[in-house]
Amino acid sequence: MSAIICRGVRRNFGDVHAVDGVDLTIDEHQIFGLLGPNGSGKTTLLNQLQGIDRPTAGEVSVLGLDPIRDWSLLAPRMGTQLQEATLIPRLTVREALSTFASFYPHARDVDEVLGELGLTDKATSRVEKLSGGQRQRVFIALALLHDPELLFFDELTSAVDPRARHAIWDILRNLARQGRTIVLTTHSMEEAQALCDRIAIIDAGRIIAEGAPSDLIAEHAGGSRLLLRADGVVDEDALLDVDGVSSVGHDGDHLVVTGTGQFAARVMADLSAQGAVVTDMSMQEATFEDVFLALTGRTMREGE
Ligand SMILES: Nc1ncnc2c1ncn2[C@@H]1O[C@H](COP(=O)(O)OP(=O)(O)OP(=O)(O)O)[C@@H](O)[C@H]1O
Repeated sequence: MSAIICRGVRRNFGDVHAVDGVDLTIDEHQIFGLLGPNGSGKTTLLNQLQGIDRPTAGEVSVLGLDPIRDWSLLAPRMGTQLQEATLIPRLTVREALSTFASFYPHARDVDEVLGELGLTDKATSRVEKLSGGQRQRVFIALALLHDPELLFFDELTSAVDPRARHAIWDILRNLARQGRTIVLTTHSMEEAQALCDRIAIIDAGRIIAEGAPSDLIAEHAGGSRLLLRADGVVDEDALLDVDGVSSVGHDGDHLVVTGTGQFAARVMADLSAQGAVVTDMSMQEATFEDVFLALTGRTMREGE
């Protein structure tokens, strides 16, 4: 069943089309990622789904309800990531959770939630003393206190180190296995690829691709990527016509060509025919980075 349906959702801020006509269906019991560069509209769209902000146009249905009109019915069923400022630094972790638990008529047992998040040994630590990863786990714990079926997280792991990030991924996978639906924003390709069941790639307020990560890679990025540097003028449009090539773009000072089969040898031959001298080359398996490159002609880091 669908947890979320968006039809023609738009959100304008003056002349800025932050969300520019989004149609989207998110099924239950999965981890769904909104992936896109800074400023692409992820947070604005997430705010429409949570009933925090009203769309300029279009319709949003969450668990069959309207997130603004039916907010009082939806709030007990949705878990939202609180802002950093809502945590009082001098409270202990258990005190912070108990405080928020007291707002709910049927809150879960705080120690049970602490255990689920691997925070039992931090229960008496002050929030201000926690590491970035532990703090994010407290935010997940706070969102779980009323046992919601749908969870929203905005850039949950962007400021934590890789180990803590992997621990958080395990927690989110576990929450999805319990039958919860998780919608998150990220600008990490790695996170999208490793964690999400399905992804919508957002660019300039529009969804430019949607699907399972492996399907998106197969569909848009082919099998491999060829990275190279070349002296001389390269006719990139001509490379796009080479048999097996799916995209041509740039990553820093490298030219990146993705494709399938024996495309690399043919690209090298084409470059040679163009008179370009290849000074450096390597081959890699295609990643999500290549999906974005294939769809937009640029890397997600460009312009950030
Ligand atoms: N309240 C607002 N008033 C005016 N413009 C806004 C407002 N909120 C967002 N925007 C603009 O809308 C666009 C999308 O912003 P949004 O924060 O949704 O992007 P994002 O993909 O979440 O970016 P980031 O990854 O940096 O958080 C940006 O151009 C932003 O400047």
